[in-house]
Amino acid sequence: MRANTVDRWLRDQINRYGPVSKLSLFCTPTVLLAGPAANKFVLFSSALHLRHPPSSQRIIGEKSLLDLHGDDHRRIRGAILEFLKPDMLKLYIGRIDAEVRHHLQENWYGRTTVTVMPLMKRLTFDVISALLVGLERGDARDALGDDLVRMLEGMVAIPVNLPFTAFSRSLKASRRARRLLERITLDKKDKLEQDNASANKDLISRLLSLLNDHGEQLLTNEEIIDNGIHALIAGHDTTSILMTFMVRHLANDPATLAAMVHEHEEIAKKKADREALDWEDLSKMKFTWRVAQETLRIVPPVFGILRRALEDIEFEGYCIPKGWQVFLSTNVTHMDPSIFDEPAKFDPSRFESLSSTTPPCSYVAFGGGHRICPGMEFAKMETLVMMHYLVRQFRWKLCNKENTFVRDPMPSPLHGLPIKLEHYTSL
Ligand code: HEM
Repeated sequence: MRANTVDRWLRDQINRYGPVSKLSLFCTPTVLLAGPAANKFVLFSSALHLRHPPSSQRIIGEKSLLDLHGDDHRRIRGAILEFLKPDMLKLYIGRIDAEVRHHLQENWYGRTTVTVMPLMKRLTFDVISALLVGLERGDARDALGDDLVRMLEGMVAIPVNLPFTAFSRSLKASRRARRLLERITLDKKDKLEQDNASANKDLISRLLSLLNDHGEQLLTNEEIIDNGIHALIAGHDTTSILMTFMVRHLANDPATLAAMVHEHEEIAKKKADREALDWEDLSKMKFTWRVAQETLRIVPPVFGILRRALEDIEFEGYCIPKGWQVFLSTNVTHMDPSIFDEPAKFDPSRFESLSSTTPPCSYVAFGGGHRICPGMEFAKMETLVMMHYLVRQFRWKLCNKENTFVRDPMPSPLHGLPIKLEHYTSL
C-alpha cells in the first residue's frame, strides 16, 4: 500500500462500478460500498458483524470488544464508557496537560529539527499508558511501549507463527504485555479491596470497581486485560496520526495557524503562569477541533470498515449473501464532491454546520452506530491540549516538499514528517 494508492484505487473502483461492487479481500468475496446510505446501512445493521484480520484477535485477545457482539458487547462497551465518558474525562485533563508539557520539554524544546510522527506516537502512548493502565514514567512503561509497537506491526500480518515473522514477534510482545497488565490488575485489585486506591485513577481501576446486580466484579480479569490491550492499540496510532497530519497541514496554511494561535492566546491570557488547562478551556477550542475534524475528513486514520454478513441481507436491491464480507470505504465518501464542496480544499468551516449541509452519516471518521469510537472525547482532549502548547510555542517548516503519504494500512507521511523548528515562546 504505497503513496496513498489505496485511496485512489478505491475511488477509481467506485467511479467505475458505482457505490456497490465486488472484490476479493483476505481471500473472501467482499462487497465494496460507499456513500452516506451505505455508511448508515453498515454501521447500524445488526445482521453485519465486525470482521477483522485473523491475526489481530490472537494479538489482542478473545474477550476484547473486537470479538464481542450483542449483550456481551453492550456490557463491556458500557463498562469502558464509564471511564471514557466526558464527566469522567474531566478529571484527567491535568494529567494529560502534565504529560504534554513533559513531552514537549523532553523532545521538542531546544531542538532545531524533529520527526513528528514518532514523537506523536510517543506522546499518545505516554498519555494512554498513564490514563488507561495507570503506569507512571519508567522502565515498565517503556517496555510496554516497545511491546505495543511490536503488537501493532503484526496486526495485519499473515497469522503464521513461525520464528522471525512479524506475527510471531507480535505474539511474543502480546504475551509480555498481557503478563504486565495481569500483574497491574491484580495489584490494583488488592489495593482497591484494602481501600488503598481510587477507583477513578485509570481505566483498569474503573473496570475493576464496577459490580453487577449481585455485587460481584462486572468484568472478569481476562476481559479487563484484553480490553485494556485493545484500548491501548485503538488509541495509539489513530490519535498520533491525527496530530501528525495537523502539524503537516498547518506548516503550509498560515491563515488556519493564525486563527488557531488567536484562539489559544485568548485562553492563555486568562490563565496564571504554568496553570494547567481545564475543561472550560477545552470547551473554548472550537476552531481547533474543527481543524482536527477537517484533517480527519481528508486523511482518516481508519479509511474503511470491515463487516461480515450473518445472513443474506439486502442493500439497495442487491443481495449480500451470508458469509460475505462488506468493506465500507469511508474516505471515498469524505472526498465526494456532491457531499463536500471542493473536497480537496482544507476548510474547517464546513464543520460549523455539517448536519445541515450534508446528508446524515456523511462524516464517519469515528465510525457510527453501536460501535462508534468510544475514545472520541479522549482523542479530542489529547489533541486539543497538545495543539494548545504546540501552536503557542513553535513555528515549523516541512523538511520534505513532497506532500504524500503511505498507508500500511494507517496513513504515515513521508519519512515520518521531519520538520525544522523555530521556538516562538518558552514553556
Ligand atoms: C483520532 C483518533 C481516533 C479515531 C479516528 C478513531 C476511529 C475509530 C473508528 C472509525 C472506530 C469504529 C470501527 C468500526 O466500526 O469497525 C473506532 C472504534 C474504537 N475505538 Fe477509536 N478512534 C480514535 C481514538 C481512540 C482512542 C483514543 C481510543 C481509546 C482510548 C479508542 C478506542 C476505540 C475502541 C475501544 C473501539 C471499538 C469500539 C467497539 O467495537 O464498540 N479510539 N475508533
